[in-house]
Amino acid sequence: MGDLNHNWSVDPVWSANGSTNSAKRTAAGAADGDDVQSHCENVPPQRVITCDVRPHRVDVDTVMRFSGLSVGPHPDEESLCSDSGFGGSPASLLPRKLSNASSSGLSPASSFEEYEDDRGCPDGCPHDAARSVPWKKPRSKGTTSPLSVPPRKPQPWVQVVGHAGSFHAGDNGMLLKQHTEGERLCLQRLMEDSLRPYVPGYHGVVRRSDHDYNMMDDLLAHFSCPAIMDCKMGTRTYLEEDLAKARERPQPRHDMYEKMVDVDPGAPTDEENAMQAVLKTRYMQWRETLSSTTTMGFRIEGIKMADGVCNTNFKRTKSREQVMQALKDFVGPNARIMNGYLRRLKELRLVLESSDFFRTHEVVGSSLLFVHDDTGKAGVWMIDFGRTVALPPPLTLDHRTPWVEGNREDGYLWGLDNLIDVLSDMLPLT
Ligand SMILES: Nc1ncnc2c1ncn2[C@@H]1O[C@H](COP(=O)(O)OP(=O)(O)OP(=O)(O)O)[C@@H](O)[C@H]1O
Ligand SMILES: O=P(O)(O)O[C@@H]1[C@H](O)[C@H](O)[C@@H](OP(=O)(O)O)[C@H](OP(=O)(O)O)[C@H]1O
Repeated sequence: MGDLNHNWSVDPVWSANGSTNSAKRTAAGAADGDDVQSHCENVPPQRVITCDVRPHRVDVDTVMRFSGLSVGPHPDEESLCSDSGFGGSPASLLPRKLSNASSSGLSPASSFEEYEDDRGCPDGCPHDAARSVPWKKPRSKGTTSPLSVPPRKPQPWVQVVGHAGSFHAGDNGMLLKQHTEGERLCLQRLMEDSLRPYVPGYHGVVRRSDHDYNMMDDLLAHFSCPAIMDCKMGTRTYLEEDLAKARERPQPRHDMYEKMVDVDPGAPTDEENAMQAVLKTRYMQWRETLSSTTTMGFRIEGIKMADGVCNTNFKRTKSREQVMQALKDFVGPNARIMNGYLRRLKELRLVLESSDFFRTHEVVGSSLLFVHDDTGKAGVWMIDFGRTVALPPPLTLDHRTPWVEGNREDGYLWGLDNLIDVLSDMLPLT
């Protein structure tokens, strides 16, 4: 079962069950709904590799018996937000973008459309978020008359941004993310750190269909029709080692060139235009300066509203005013939620400032996941440690000092200071 250590930033404070960078990502892990039973039955017994948090190996039946985890697709497993940003040609985005996930032809995704049509929407909560248009309304779910909807099912898990196909929703509030060893190490260490209440509970590695996954708490599990926002933290979104690799063995990427041109045809240099490719580090730096990453130390990556409307079109959301507007749209007029977020972020900042893990790791590409619902519950957690690496002792970071190559600083806390500042400014507006 999940970690029960989450502290919530709302009144009343309550607890709830509380993440891999895949080497290669495939399509989104949207799953077939009504097929799940038979699919699950077809899943052969699988090995579960646990980390030190649960230092033993068990087979999948054991896991299911004791934790209730289903290692088959979750009936409501979905990945719904799309990159509706300044595009990127569908072809260039195929390996990554959720917008393409449902058309990528992988089996869970391909049955997704059928499932959508069959599924009743619990609580009338629309989960079929827009896939290709900013702030697009979800497709019609048909009537929600109690007489016509099938029995309630658990609400589906929703992936706002990130690599398509990295996740599978599990039962009992669990989420499986494609395993990378770096993220496993971080999550494992975080379970022993003061930051534990601010990250998803981690439950080790689980093997499914020949792939390993890091098993963690689904942070949405205890919300009803949640609104979700992913904010990528820090002033730098690539590792120093990526820079070194790019110098040693440059690997210009056509897909990133295409994504760049889609947003700004004038952005590539003559040389890049000639190659029709850009280096990843160059692309990442360009993304940083286009958005608020460089100027504020964080950027909004995606938002899914409670009504299912989804927006990942924030590549050019840069100025304080633009950021504020997006945050205002996300939080709405509810001061309680805004207060809840602010309180939680301030608590997090205090804990970060004294965390051993944080002091000794370069935290790059990590996000804060904001979740609230109309009951007033609001929570923020750190997610995505796929690009978080331990520093060579005795090096430590303060996460506020500006980055110069070699100092490994990531600007995470500076970004959090700015985020708190912006939200504080907005408080009187709500
Ligand atoms: N523990 C969790 N509970 C609920 N939702 C989660 C959790 N972890 C991730 N998500 C969802 O999945 C999305 C992507 O997560 P994450 O950043 O870990 O993936 P990624 O593929 O590594 O992303 P990136 O492209 O930044 O490397 C988040 O925006 C969020 O919507
Ligand atoms: O948001 P965009 O503009 O689509 O760009 C992606 C984003 O910056 C991701 O963070 C990055 O994954 P990592 O953080 O894991 O490096 C990915 O690299 P990738 O294509 O090499 O996966 C980029 O394509």
